[in-house]
Amino acid sequence: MDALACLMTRRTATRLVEPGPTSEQLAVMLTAATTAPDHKMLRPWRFVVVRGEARTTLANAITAAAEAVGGLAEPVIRKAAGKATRSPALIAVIASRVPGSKVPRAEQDASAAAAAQNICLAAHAQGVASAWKSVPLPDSDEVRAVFGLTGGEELLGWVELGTLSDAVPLPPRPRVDLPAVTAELTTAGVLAPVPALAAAAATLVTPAG
Ligand SMILES: Cc1cc2nc3c(=O)[nH]c(=O)nc-3n(C[C@H](O)[C@H](O)[C@H](O)COP(=O)(O)O)c2cc1C
Repeated sequence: MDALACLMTRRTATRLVEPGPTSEQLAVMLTAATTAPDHKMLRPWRFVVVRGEARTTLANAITAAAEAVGGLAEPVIRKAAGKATRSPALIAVIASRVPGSKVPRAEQDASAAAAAQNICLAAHAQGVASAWKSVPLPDSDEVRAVFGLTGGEELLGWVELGTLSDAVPLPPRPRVDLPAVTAELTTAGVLAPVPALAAAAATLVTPAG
């Protein structure tokens, strides 16, 4: 798959089933993550792979976190914990800010987000389906501890990985109104339409439901 095809055809998986990614495929994803643009090369990110039985360890941490909240109904707790085991594997993406750096926190977090996208794209390039999802109870002591988070670190989500189930079709991706979100600055200082957008948009693959 060439790079543009990879970008244009990546979709977020609806349901992920076995087989999960191999160790070699995971290693490629993690390596690709570290090529994210990174102001002053701070490496303001960390990644934690969770798969196999370790998913139950993660689910137990989420359960403990949800119970500690107090007053949550049992099905709510079970649903939150079940997110840890709904895919064969996942990679947690941690914004690991460098304190005292002149690089603003938003830029450091942007690098971590770019790393997460690289994981999704490197998965897709290898035929692995992915879904970037929020982490349940990300600020709880229990969930922070299971990922080894320290003071200035924060979970930006996790990327679930596996094989796309054909049981749940991908929804069509709503079209983006490209002229509404793009412009080109002219010499006269006017924001004008970007040329050739329609032709580029036609290369977007939007699977019909
Ligand atoms: C930080 C982050 C967290 C997300 N969390 C969730 C989530 O918890 N549940 C969900 O359904 N989609 C979540 N999404 C959105 C999906 O990953 C996906 O981008 C969206 O459904 C659009 O699908 P597409 O990637 O196929 O265009 C999240 C996206 C980001 C960037």
